[in-house]
Amino acid sequence: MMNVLAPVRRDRVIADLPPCFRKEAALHTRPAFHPTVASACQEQRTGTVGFKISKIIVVGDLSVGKTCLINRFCKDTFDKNYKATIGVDFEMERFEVLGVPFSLQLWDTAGQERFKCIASTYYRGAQAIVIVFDVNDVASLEHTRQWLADALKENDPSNVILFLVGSKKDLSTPAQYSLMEKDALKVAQEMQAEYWAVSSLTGENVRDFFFRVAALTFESSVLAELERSSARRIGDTVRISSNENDLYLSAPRKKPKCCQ
Ligand SMILES: Nc1nc2c(ncn2[C@@H]2O[C@H](COP(=O)(O)OP(=O)(O)OP(=O)(O)O)[C@@H](O)[C@H]2O)c(=O)[nH]1
Ligand SMILES: [Mg+2]
Repeated sequence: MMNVLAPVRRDRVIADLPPCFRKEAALHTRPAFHPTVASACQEQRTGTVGFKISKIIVVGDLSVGKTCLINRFCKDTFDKNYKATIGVDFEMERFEVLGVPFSLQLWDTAGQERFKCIASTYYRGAQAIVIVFDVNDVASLEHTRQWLADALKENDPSNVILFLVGSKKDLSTPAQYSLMEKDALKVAQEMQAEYWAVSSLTGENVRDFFFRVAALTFESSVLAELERSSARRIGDTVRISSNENDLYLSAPRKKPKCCQ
């Protein structure tokens, strides 16, 4: 059982905004947390954010490495034998972001077709969608569009943040990898997703990726909370937006081309 009162592990404390992986496909490229968010945290005006659990769903083809990715981060383990996820599984991770407790519920879903209808009933209410493909398998990249479309059917596209994650980076040569990355960046841009490449075998980028997920989910939760509380105060909706390169947090998401 997770003890919600115990202090957060020291290696789950986020004091600065972790950087993106590729500037060409990032949710935003600001070097620090949104100033409105930073001051709200400093003044302890984050409302219910510190008590909430954010749901993150992880989807993608069978055997691309979704379970291994979550296990590398949450348990620091790696299993080379494939055991299909049946339906869904989840892990909890507690963070502290800018001094505020913040929990992620990571939902590991099944990629196998026959378990898909069970898994999809758990898609609803996600704050972030992580779509995984294998960097050595171009078909799995092509299928990410369908995974996104299915996940968005159960969620409000304007309220969810997206990550496209290439897995098993250890199995590709630098030349193969960079060839594939060109395509992956295009797909990520089209989806308005942030792109990452990881290896659960070596651990490369795994922690950095989840820290980025936690930080960006937190940032958008605080912005949403501030918007709600100011709407309550003045009886109208106030949009908190930034004029910087902030494609995803302020602009309402258009339905991506790939899921029409
Ligand atoms: N070399 C290497 N193998 C990996 C990596 N990640 C996963 N694998 C292997 O790929 C296989 C599938 O991994 P899983 O994590 O079970 O895949 P999954 O996406 O959860 O599959 P489903 O649950 O069926 O949807 C296993 O044999 C893993 O050991 C990685 O980063 N590098
Ligand atoms: Mg699995």
